[in-house]
Amino acid sequence: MELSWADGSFEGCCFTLLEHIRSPKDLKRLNESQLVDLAAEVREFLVESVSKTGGHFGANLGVVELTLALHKVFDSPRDKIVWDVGHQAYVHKMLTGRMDKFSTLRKFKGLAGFPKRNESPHDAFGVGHASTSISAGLGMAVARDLAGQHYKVVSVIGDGALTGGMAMEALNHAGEVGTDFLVILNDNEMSIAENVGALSQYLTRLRSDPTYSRAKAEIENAMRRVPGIGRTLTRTLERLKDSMRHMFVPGLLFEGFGFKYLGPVDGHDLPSLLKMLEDAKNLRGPVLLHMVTQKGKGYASAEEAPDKWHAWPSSAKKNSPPSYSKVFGDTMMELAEADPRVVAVTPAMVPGSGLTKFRERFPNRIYDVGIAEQHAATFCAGLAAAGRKPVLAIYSTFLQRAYDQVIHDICIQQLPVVIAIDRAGIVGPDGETHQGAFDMAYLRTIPNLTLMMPKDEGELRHMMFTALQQQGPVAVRYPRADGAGANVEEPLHEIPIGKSELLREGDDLCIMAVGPMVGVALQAAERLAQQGLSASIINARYIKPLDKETIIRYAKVMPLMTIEEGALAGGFGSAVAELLMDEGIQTELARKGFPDHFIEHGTRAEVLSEIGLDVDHVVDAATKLCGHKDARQSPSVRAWS
Ligand SMILES: Cc1ncc(C[n+]2csc(CCOP(=O)(O)OP(=O)(O)O)c2C)c(N)n1
Ligand SMILES: CC(=O)[C@@H](O)[C@H](O)COP(=O)(O)O
Ligand SMILES: [Mg+2]
Repeated sequence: MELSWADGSFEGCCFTLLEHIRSPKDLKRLNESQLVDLAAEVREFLVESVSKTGGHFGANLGVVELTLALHKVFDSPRDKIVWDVGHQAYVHKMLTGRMDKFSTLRKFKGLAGFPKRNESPHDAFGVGHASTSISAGLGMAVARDLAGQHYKVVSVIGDGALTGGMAMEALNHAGEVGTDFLVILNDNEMSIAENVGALSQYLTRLRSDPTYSRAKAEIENAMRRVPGIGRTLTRTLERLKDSMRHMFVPGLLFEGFGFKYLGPVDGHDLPSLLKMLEDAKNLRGPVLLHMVTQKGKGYASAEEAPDKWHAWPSSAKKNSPPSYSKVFGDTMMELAEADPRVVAVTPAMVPGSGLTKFRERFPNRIYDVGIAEQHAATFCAGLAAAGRKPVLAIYSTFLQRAYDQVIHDICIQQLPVVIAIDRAGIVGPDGETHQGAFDMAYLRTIPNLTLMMPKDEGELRHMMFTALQQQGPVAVRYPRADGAGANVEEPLHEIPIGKSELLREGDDLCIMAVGPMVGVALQAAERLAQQGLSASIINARYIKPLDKETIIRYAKVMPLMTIEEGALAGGFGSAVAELLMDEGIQTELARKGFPDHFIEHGTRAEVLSEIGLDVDHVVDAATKLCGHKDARQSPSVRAWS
């Protein structure tokens, strides 16, 4: 029987073992050699499937053997398997009864790209952000002990995710708690790009010098056998050993955290993995199994260039970043040419942030700090305090990790840090854990911070220039999207702080739009004009400070609508509503933005439509708003999401 999707079959693929795997129980019936064969079928399925749907790729190929071994040795969902980041959990999903849904991977209303508790009992913990697995796993292990239960808990964390401070906090706590808990470190020397930092170098030494401890034992034994002086020599060796110990003894760092260190083991050698996991399963206390794998294993292009195959390259753009990110990167180079104080800082997202060319051009003025957003923010504060002009390039969703650092280290001290917030708004297939939903709400409340969003890539250039002219902290947010483009020849100029931009005159209503919603508003205005309604369209530009004078002027004479790609609660529309209330201005206000629920995956267009941020919904809301004016209804503030 050929394995096939609802909407098509896999031409010529033969999954004689895989097609019979509907749950881990089916896997447990297979012997070692069948599991090795199954690994080949899983890899073939991944290539066939992800090449069609897109999604994360290299990391999944790297954990095929591990995932098979985990579901062979442990008993999910009774035993808990917790994935870090979760981009490498496709094999786990395949083995836990979701293979026939893979044609819907990361599609609207389809299979999520990350583990989700409400998708399967085998998904012990939802994830998408890095460095959470050890904390979550430890929590489950402690809960188990408190309940007098005895299931196993396994957290799988990559070497990239291990650079996240949260992971260190959890290791520290686990070592103190001392409960039975297995952490598997999947070390492939890669984050999205090559892994960075001293920890990565330490792991490299562990990988390359596992024999140190055996050599030390042999030397000691040989020394002891030397008549007369052997004992003195051994004592000397002991002293020498302790001074060297901190360099080479495998796993000393982890043993320092109270973990038994096992490894490094070959993460693609299924038989030895099975044995190692069986051993580890029966050890008491915290255990760390250091596994060495190859990101992209089994697919030549991905093995050769694992950074380019972190996700399946989208055919249209062949790995180039979205247009706003590209323009950001190009503008950064322009700004760095003009001002030697400008430096770029990114938490492990060089390619995604559009900084690859910047790194080639200015290798000494860019810092990839690893998956360490909190450190990145305060590192920027330190750079600014000492006279540099740091630009923190960070995704909206990951900036959430550094909220206190933005307040405590950057804004209270009014340090001139530019926070370039990429992926602000709907990101699409990455779904709930990655939507850039909250930054306007959580940044708007911080004193001393300026917050702006361009209507297109051209305005982004000028906003970056404007931001770097300021003496205090400025955040510029922009979407994972291709906008109207940029005239890169236009000389950079400052945009007056707190000033919006009138794009279209009309006297029936005023739509104040933020970022790409300006384009939606302009299209809606064309449609409204055909209905005899004339709308003023304003490019808000600034979420903070508000253009109070303009808002008040329009609110006094016509109904207002605000549109933003961000949470309604606390966003730009809320700021406008607060202003009108504070000024005692009675008018109709309709606010459009993200509703009060997490927004699942799909394409940007599908999701924006689903939440009412497309032209049709804006036209409907505007018509309703104007209708209210004719009906002489009492002025009020309404929110239509
Ligand atoms: C807090 C946070 N920052 C950044 C990211 C983006 N990100 C996703 S995967 C990844 C690299 C993860 O490396 P590793 O844990 O070694 O997994 P591998 O892909 O090598 O298997 C990064 C930086 C994220 N998911 N979460
Ligand atoms: C898993 C993860 O967090 C990253 O791989 C993220 O999916 C990258 O997002 P972009 O594709 O928007 O760069
Ligand atoms: Mg890695």
